[in-house]
Amino acid sequence: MASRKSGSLLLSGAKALSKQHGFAASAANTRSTQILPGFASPCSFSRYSYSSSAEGQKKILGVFFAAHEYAKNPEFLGCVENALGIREWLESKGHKYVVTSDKDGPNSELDKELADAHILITTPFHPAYITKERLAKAKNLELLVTAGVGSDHIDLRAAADKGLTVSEVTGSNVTSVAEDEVLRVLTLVRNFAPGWKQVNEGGWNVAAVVHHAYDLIDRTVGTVGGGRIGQEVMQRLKGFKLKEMLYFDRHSLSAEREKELGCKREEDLDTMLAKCDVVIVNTPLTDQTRGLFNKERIAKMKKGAYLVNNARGAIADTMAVKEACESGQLGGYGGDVWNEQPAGKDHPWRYMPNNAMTPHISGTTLDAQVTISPQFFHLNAFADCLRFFSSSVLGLLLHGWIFEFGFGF
Ligand SMILES: NC(=O)c1ccc[n+]([C@@H]2O[C@H](COP(=O)([O-])OP(=O)(O)OC[C@H]3O[C@@H](n4cnc5c(N)ncnc54)[C@H](O)[C@@H]3O)[C@@H](O)[C@H]2O)c1
Repeated sequence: MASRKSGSLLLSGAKALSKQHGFAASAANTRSTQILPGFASPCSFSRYSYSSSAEGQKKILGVFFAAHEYAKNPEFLGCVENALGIREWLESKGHKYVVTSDKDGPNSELDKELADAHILITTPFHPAYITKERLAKAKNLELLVTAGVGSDHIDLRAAADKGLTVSEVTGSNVTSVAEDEVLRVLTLVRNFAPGWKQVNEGGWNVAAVVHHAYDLIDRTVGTVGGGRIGQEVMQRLKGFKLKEMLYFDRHSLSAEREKELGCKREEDLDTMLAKCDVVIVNTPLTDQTRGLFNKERIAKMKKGAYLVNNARGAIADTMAVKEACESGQLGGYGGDVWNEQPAGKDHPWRYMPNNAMTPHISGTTLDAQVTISPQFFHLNAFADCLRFFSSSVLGLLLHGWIFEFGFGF
């Protein structure tokens, strides 16, 4: 299928594109979030340069998974073979672009190439764990770009301590993730997976499916995190005529936005959980959210409620989720993110009852691969973004804050 977004949006100018999609820079400490409203013009100071008037060649290292035979599809940008679709552009600017899928172990290509790379591009789908030790060996590193949303695979504190900029393509694949969350909610509530498995295995047993199948209408759904994905999913669930659509977030949405989405904010997480038939997790993985869904918190949920987590696996405690699925405290658990990726063959979430688990796929559809790629931006606008970040954010990052930027080109 032709990509919905690639054609017209790639041809559009940066001004139009950046209204929806911008780069966000992250640093380690999550105690506060500062939203800096639109920077109309990039800062003139330039420490790094990527435009045609480049100050020098940069070495850019990309880490993506290998797609092998599937890479034949030219729309499949997010793999090592197609290198995010930015090779031609980077090389035309005189930069050296090296890509690898080999990221683990002491002698990985990543370790070898990182030693003199200036920019590192990674994705959450094939997470290259950028530790303090790795950063210490990366003598030339200036910028780490996450092609996607969620940079928890990077030691953000260590990056901030080194004065490095970490940026991500905020808002890029949020629609893809929200659509997938609706899919997972329905998969669990309708008990779809066992029926699908039955027919694939030649079976036919209606009772074995419907004894645990419900409708979503008149149920209460809550999202933990009412940011970009949280709002996209609430917008989509509105059509299901829910009893209540709730959200828990540090920030309130405006009254107009709440009305538009048909949602209500809960001040207290546990109070919300006790009301929900379905809970969806849509927060980043931070010190505050790691292990948030542990045994005690899951016990505060309605018995038999469903939990969907496409945010990050480590937000839920692995064994607590497994045991809750086995005991029936959870009606089911679904998601595409795991506390370790790839998940080990013996990971309990692969085999626990009533799971709707997959590999990390929700944010990397072919459509999403266009939006997470810097190619999505007008090329020179991307260059400006990089130059802008490398200059103006750096000092602020040292304070250990998280920044989100809406670019107003
Ligand atoms: N599975 C995938 O393919 C995929 C793709 C994209 C994003 N994600 C994950 O989804 C997360 C959310 O993405 P987004 O674009 O909606 O981000 P976002 O920044 O727009 O929204 C996150 C929301 O969580 C809230 N939040 C953060 N910490 C909180 C806390 N401790 N308590 C309450 N609220 C808190 C923030 O205030 C914000 O509103 C990402 O950080 C990433 O981990 C997964």
